[in-house]
Amino acid sequence: MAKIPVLEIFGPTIQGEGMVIGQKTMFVRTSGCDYSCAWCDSAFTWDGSQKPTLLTPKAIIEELDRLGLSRTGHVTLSGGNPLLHKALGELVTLLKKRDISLAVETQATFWQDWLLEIDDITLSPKPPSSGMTTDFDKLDSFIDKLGSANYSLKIVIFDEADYAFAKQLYVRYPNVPFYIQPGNAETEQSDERAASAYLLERYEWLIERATNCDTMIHARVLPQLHTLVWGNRQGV
Ligand SMILES: C[S@@+](CC[C@H](N)C(=O)[O-])C[C@H]1O[C@@H](n2cnc3c(N)ncnc32)[C@H](O)[C@@H]1O
Ligand SMILES: Nc1nc2[nH]cc(C(=O)O)c2c(=O)[nH]1
Ligand code: SF4
Ligand SMILES: [Mg+2]
Repeated sequence: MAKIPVLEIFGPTIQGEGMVIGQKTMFVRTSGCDYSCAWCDSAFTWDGSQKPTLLTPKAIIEELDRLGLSRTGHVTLSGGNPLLHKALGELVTLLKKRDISLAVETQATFWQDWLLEIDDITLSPKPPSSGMTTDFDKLDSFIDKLGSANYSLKIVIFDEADYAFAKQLYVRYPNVPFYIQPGNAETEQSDERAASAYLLERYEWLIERATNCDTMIHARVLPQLHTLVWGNRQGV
């Protein structure tokens, strides 16, 4: 079995963002990213500060079982960019055989065929504040390939330029469920209460902005729920 560079495996917790927010889930976070967003809250997956462990899909499942997979029945694959890893396909197949449902978080820059086995796919193209540039042609073909899969768009918003980027996507993909979430510019804040007070303020700002918007009519405005509860803690 091919090995996968894994940065962390954790849970049971709740999915804190997007289309299945509140769902009980386990997380498998792979290492490595083709992006380097200025504000990445998981930069430890790609900046060399934490070292991955190479694990077979079987070893990943053993760890998920030990932590309490049976209490969630759901696994979220995140990173880094989990789509960099072809070998995750074997993990997906094994988990599906056990009737475990799966979600993926990705910026939608790389394709793997195993994506079509995933139950909930979150695509998160990056706004200008990230310093990354979205290739819209590439994104179009990525979305084309998803066909009838269950996917949504989730855009992080820090400022007006990001808001304009989100509107552009909303208009380009009118039939895709659309989520916006406030950006966290204070990922180094270690005081959990201070972090959640700040994040609530950012959430209120985004609600205010979105409710005064006549373009993104059906967009859903969500916070990162886990950060409201646990601040910037890793592994939750
Ligand atoms: C750490 S990323 C990993 C998956 C993938 N690389 C991606 O960006 O979609 C998971 C989610 O966290 C979001 N995110 C990362 N840093 C954030 C921040 N500082 N504030 C709000 N959301 C953030 C990303 O946009 C993405 O939706
Ligand atoms: N609870 C929880 N929900 C999340 N949703 C997306 C996350 C991610 O980092 O991909 C994440 C995370 O790290 N924790
Ligand atoms: S794409 Fe995702 S993991 Fe990669 S740097 Fe950006 S937010 Fe972080
Ligand atoms: Mg996260």
